[in-house]
Amino acid sequence: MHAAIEVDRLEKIFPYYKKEVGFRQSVRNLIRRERLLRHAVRGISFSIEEGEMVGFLGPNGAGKTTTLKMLSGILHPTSGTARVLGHTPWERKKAFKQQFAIVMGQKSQLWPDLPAGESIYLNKCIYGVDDGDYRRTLGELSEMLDVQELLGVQVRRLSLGERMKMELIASLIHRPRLIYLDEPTIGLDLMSQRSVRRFLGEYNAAHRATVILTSHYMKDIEDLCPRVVLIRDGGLHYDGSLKGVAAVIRERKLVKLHFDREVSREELAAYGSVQEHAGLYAALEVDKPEVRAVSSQLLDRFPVVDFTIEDLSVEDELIRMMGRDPA
Ligand SMILES: Nc1ncnc2c1ncn2[C@@H]1O[C@H](COP(=O)(O)OP(=O)(O)OP(=O)(O)O)[C@@H](O)[C@H]1O
Repeated sequence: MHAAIEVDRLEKIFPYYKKEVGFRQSVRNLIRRERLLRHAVRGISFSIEEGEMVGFLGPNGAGKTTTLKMLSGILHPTSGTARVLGHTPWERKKAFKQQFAIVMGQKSQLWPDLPAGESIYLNKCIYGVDDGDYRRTLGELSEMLDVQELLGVQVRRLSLGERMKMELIASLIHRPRLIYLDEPTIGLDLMSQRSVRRFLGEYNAAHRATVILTSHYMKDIEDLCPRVVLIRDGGLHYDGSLKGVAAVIRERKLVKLHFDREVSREELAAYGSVQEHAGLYAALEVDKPEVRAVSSQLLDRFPVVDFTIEDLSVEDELIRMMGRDPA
């Protein structure tokens, strides 16, 4: 297998200027501005094999977009190297640009007043796809997504799910070997989410395209990505199999407790990692082998009125690793 992406100590520092509030400070800023540096990506290294589907996750501001912008050649890194499909992305060679696609759930590349078929045809021309390949690819993709009848309908008349399907066809018409999917199911109803997911899985299996997927919907990641890369504070926080995350969490349980008088977070912290705390309610994460002993101590020591032990879900764990609240 060949590496589609090889990233070595990639780093991006953005210079920016401190903004003061208030009139006097603003005037002072005009004369002397304080220059600050934002370390958006802190020397990350990873490699992705051709044909892999990788979930690229992290909390807001973690550095995902900055990394993907460097890997698509939109941004120059401050230091470090990246080889993407044999190219250095920020050299922006035509041969490189021909081989990848970016699909953004939040931004459309389709002309709203034209039928989607026209925007797809425009991409055919931009990428110089020959007529035979174009017809074959359009036929295959529109059949897989079940939108053959809709190619002639003005984009603004399509539902959100149908629009996303057209977006995918437009992005894949030149058969890219690498696809960055940024929130491809955002805002879609459950049926459309499911059909987009099914399509992505089938497409990857049929064409062995390398896919990097970011999504806030953990179902997308669970269904499609055997491997996840978690970015946090500009650094690599976890790189491994989704199964690995699952194995780690199978080792832990969530003990939920209701009390009839308030119990402090500090008192509970001695028994496990406090995930939630609200006076009369608390949830503690406890290592599996200790659950029995810890539970009996908790029941002895505190005025517990209700008590449950639950498995931690992969979704909860991913969200926790990303520094967000499972709620
Ligand atoms: N041009 C810029 N100048 C200064 N700081 C920037 C610039 N672009 C991004 N940043 C900062 O770099 C950090 C990483 O941003 P980035 O957009 O890569 O995060 P992200 O993981 O994609 O977040 P999100 O999930 O919100 O899209 C943030 O703190 C952001 O404010």
